[in-house]
Amino acid sequence: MNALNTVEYMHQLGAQAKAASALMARASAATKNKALKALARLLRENVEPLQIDNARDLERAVANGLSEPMVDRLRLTPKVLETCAQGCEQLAAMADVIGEIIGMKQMPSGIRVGQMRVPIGVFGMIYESRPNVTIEAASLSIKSGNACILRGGSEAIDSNKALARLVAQALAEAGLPEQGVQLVATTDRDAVGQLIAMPGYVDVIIPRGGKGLIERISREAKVPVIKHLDGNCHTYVDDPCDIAMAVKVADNAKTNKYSPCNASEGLLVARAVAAEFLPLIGAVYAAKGVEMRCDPEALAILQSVPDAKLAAATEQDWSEEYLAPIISIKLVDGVHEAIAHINQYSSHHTDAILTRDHMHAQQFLREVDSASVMVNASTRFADGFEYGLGAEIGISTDKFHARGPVGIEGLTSLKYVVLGEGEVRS
Ligand SMILES: NC(=O)C1=CN([C@@H]2O[C@H](COP(=O)(O)OP(=O)(O)OC[C@H]3O[C@@H](n4cnc5c(N)ncnc54)[C@H](OP(=O)(O)O)[C@@H]3O)[C@@H](O)[C@H]2O)C=CC1
Ligand SMILES: N[C@@H](CCC(=O)OP(=O)(O)O)C(=O)O
Repeated sequence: MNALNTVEYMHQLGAQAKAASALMARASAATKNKALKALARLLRENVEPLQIDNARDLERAVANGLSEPMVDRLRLTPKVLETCAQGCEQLAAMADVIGEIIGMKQMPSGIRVGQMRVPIGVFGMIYESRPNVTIEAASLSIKSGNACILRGGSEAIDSNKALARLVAQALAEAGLPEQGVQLVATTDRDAVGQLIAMPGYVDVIIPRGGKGLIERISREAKVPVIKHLDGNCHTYVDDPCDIAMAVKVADNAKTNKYSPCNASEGLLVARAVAAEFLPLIGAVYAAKGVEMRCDPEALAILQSVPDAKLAAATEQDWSEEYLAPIISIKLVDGVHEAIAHINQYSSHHTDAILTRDHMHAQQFLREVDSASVMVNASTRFADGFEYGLGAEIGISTDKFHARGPVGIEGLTSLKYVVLGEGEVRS
């Protein structure tokens, strides 16, 4: 930031991003792919130095008492870096959608009307302390011909600065402006306040985080926002269902990883299958140290499970996103009550039904008001890479422009193109 104050610094980033966005937008597919391949190579060449920078973040995080799932998401292991590199290569291998024209139709007047896919321009993104997101956002920004300003979580500042240097190097190698992807190199939250209030420079803000972040964005943003918010996701075990499959999926949905927004925080169980299903999943959760916050009926059934960590659920539990080895459990009459509970308490991110009943599955898909609704699958699948998008900016919990995992198309818009041969309107 040198001698600039936060306002001046953010305006400088904004002006640079705006200037870079014009060059990013007209870059050829080959140039953008060259930058992505260079970034993949640089990530592989810099595994050790990146881990040294990451170690500083990790030391601070542990000293500050960050929980294990949060420390885990901060870690840049060789495997995480390799996944990032592969992600860049996969994006490079994908077709370039920028400039494609769709739906061209001949009108009675003689003009032809279609739509061209174009970059949004400049997006600002605020996200959690997960440094691999810096690479996912940067690579998607490059491929989609946008410029971006990235503000990662403060715990990841050293890792993000190191990654941003590699992104700048990759852009320069490809002949693209280094300011095409910029990191906010301060943890001062005033910078966030500025980023969300620069309509002259920033076209859209993508906040990826919890309730505190969104409250501020909703209050202060002066540019359009695509919200990527918390995940109070549910798994509903229906009657009838394949009990063995339900145990496997409900286990994965909760315990595969605790920190992601797509982990299930609530387990709803049809009363008719509870006596059979709950002791089985209860034993799995007990073995993994997952605390179960239960309604009275579920609590009564689970008392028999050895070593189960049980507690009575409060009203607050139904709305809670734990991001931890805790799950709320409630019995319901059936699919109607499950849907009503989910629509009342879910954060409209991702919810799943485990069922053998086709009609129940269809009803769930139609009536649950969430960005992803799933049948017989783990909520952990709500992810851009898993959905075939190559990478993801995050999971939009908004209904406009982009909903669910956001990839390249979510960072573009369609403008009308009209082709004529001198026609005039009568
Ligand atoms: N829908 C999605 O795609 C995703 C959603 N999430 C959600 O993110 C949350 C977990 O991450 P967590 O780190 O706890 O999220 P936070 O909301 O605490 O932090 C996310 C980012 O927002 C910043 N931030 C938070 N509050 C403010 C504020 N008032 N003013 C300015 N900046 C702010 C943080 O900065 P600082 O570092 O300074 O705190 C950080 O950069 C969960 O709710 C999870 O579901 C996570 C990943 C994906
Ligand atoms: N789509 C991502 C979700 C990432 C996510 O939620 O991250 P975080 O909240 O930082 O653990 C995945 O499943 O990997």
